[in-house]
Amino acid sequence: MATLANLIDWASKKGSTVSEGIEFKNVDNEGNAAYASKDVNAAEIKIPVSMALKLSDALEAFGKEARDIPLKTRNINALTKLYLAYERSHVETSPFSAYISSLPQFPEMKASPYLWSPEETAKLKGSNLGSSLRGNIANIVEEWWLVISILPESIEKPSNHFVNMKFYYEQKFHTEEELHKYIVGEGAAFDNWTSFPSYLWASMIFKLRSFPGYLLKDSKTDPVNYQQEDSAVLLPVIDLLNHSPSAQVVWAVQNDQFVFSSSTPLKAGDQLFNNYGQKGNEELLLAYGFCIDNNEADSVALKVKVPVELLPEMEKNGLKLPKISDYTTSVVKSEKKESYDDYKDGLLFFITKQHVPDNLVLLFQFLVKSKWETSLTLRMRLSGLNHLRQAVESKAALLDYSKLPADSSNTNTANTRIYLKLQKKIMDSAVKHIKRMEKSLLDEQKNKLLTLKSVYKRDTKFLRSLLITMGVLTWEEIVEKQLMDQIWLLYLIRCYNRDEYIKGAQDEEENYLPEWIKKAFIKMDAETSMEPAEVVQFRQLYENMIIPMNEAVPEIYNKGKWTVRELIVSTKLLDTIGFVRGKDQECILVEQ
Ligand SMILES: C[S@@+](CC[C@H](N)C(=O)[O-])C[C@H]1O[C@@H](n2cnc3c(N)ncnc32)[C@H](O)[C@@H]1O
Repeated sequence: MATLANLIDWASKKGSTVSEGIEFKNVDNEGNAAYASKDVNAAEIKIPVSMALKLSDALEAFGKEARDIPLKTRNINALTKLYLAYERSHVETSPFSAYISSLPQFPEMKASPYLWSPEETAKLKGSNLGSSLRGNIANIVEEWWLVISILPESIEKPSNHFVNMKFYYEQKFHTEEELHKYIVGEGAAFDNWTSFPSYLWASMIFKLRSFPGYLLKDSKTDPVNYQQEDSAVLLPVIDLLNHSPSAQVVWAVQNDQFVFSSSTPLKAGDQLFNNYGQKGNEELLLAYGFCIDNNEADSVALKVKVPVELLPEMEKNGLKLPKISDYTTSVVKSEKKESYDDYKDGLLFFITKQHVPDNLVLLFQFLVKSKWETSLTLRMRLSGLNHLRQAVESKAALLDYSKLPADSSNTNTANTRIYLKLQKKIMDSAVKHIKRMEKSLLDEQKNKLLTLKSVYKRDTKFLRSLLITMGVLTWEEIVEKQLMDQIWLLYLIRCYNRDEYIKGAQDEEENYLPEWIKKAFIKMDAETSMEPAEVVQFRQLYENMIIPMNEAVPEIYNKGKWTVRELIVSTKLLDTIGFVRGKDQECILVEQ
């Protein structure tokens, strides 16, 4: 009997029922799915809880010596996955024989990037999935290694058990090709149930088909406490349903039966869908091997590394640290409180087409805080936005799907294209969003900002001095010769010396030299202790820049103090009161 028919037959003998008018079919190139054979208003599929493959089955099969294993593993489902691999090794006599025979196998599960060839994974380059794939596999290796290392003696192992364990030490030195070849080849060997590829196969089945274990919490037949976070169960037959993000479905346990119900009305020929939840393309591709074009639930994950010692201060200033529970859809909320240590690999944020999280913006704004700034200042707000925009822009620039043909017959290539294209689109729209935020802040606060262009318009004496000494007159020349920073340094010292130029109302031009810059300069001067190494470092610049000016335009550069010290203070001040933006890397000063 064909595998699907065999499965349905086994399930119905076990007591599962399917609404009239719903049939399971295997359609060429599309796999198994359920369809309506007539108009159906609401559909139901019920399976007895005893039919589910779950931790209690693993505990029963492996015996009481295995009882503590789930608590010692890195993943609560490790033992259940190993049990699935074990049952597959003697599928003919397994209580789940019909089910396991119907499950996809290596190498035909190649839609998931775990089984892609190195040429195919190379196309993911620059994306989150591309950079995390090998790390994801390494995590599964560690999870596998731990669980097989603590298997009790009483469980009989396959003949290759110790060779399998040798793989653990060797895999770290494997090239992508070697690893791929080993996984795909060895994964098809059913009898070798403690091998890594067998465990990976079981892990992929769990990713592809499992349901949250807590759904069975009201069942009487199952003695295991499923409240535990992340525990998972396999529900034969129900897991044949494909995914639609708009399907209206309910999952429940009633009278020791798992009940799937859909309230989406179906016409004859329509497919009956499950709803796997709001999943982005990254998760869909890795777990299920497909992507949804224009997926409304898609997002881009942005991991920001922050020294953990800065986090308490940032939290005090209103930053809300992202919590795992903020972005998982688990019904059972974890009681576990995150500790700062949980963030040592970085803080994870999700941007969508419509939304850039406020806390991500705030984080970037705090990351640019200078020692003068005790709370969120205008400079931090602008500089942070600018840094965030650049971070998103450079991440987007890493993605290139232009060489992947839109009509590729290779579904993996086609899915890569859909994935990358939408990731880029989301990042492009986030950049636009951040630019709008920058623009409105700049417009709203423009009287607090000082650009070099505006200094140029007002301070013609200064402008002329630069023509004489540096040979630049226009803004374009300054940008081209990359003199912006040097000119700002001079200007800050000029502001510091402002009282030397202003002797009366007639010194109109110098009256524009902002008093707040002078005050900030004095404050920075008081806080600056010069290191001898710094003096040596700045000496050259001083001699090349200030000394010639001092002689050529004494009415500016020979009034007040123009020593190496002022040059050093000016440099520190520019970093503290300025921020850089735009493609010209224009430095703008923000009034403190
Ligand atoms: C839980 S299984 C469903 C049963 C599966 N169709 C089979 O043949 O065994 C999930 C798999 O079904 C396929 N699938 C589910 N929903 C899909 C969708 N909306 N578009 C494309 N493939 C889908 C993917 O191959 C996915 O890995």
